[in-house]
Amino acid sequence: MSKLELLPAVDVRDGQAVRLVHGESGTETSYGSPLEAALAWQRAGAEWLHLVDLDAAFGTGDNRALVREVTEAMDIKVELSGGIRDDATLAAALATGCTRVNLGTAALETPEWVAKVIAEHGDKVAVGLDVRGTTLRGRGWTRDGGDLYETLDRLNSEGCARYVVTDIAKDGTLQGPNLELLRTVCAATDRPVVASGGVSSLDDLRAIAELVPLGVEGSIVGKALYAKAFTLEEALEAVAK
Ligand SMILES: O=C(O)c1ccccc1NCC(=O)[C@H](O)[C@H](O)COP(=O)(O)O
Repeated sequence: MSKLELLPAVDVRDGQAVRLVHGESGTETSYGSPLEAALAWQRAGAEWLHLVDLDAAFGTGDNRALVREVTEAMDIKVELSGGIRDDATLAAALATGCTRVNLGTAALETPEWVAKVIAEHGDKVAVGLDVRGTTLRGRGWTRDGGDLYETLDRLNSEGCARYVVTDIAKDGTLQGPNLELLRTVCAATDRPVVASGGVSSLDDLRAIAELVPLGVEGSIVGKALYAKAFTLEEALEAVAK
């Protein structure tokens, strides 16, 4: 059985690394320089970085230059998310040299474009399925965007390579991941799933790792690392097989 990949998160708002609660604008706790945070996760042994431009996601500007600087400074793989919704933003994201991009809103609002991008870029594109209950949310998680399973069926048929699944109710809360949601999504797709939102402890990571045989490939970890619930070294050790 392969090990669970861990993707420490750096979410950027107004030039700062921040954590949000339920992804809501205005709930930011600041953790300083995004580059320093990213370099710290790399030094600690991360193989992936989950890098989010929250301003681009919310439509309050962007941190494009900073995101590019961070991505270029990394020797590790980078998953880039936030506000990638058209040819220009996709080209800018891919030009950073990131390993893959994560599309969210676009998968809900411009499905034809997303189908084209999936066909063109394959494994370099993941789709973020950010849900409250089974309702998808777009535009920085502020607007409803349809049913999770209908959208998943459509994306499966279009050849989407991977899904990043977030239970918004859990995100940034340290309340534990929604394991049932992950199981249900894995049952509805044969593509790898990256879990996101709510990790609070090493036991949470071990519980997500138990889902690897079902199709969970990785887990994003944000708040728990910043709150020092555990170190990244401890997390990597906990999921090493
Ligand atoms: O990813 C996005 O596009 C996004 C948009 C709006 C609000 C939040 C967004 N992402 C947040 C994350 O990806 C978190 O870093 C991740 O879910 C970690 O959650 P946690 O471990 O609970 O801090």
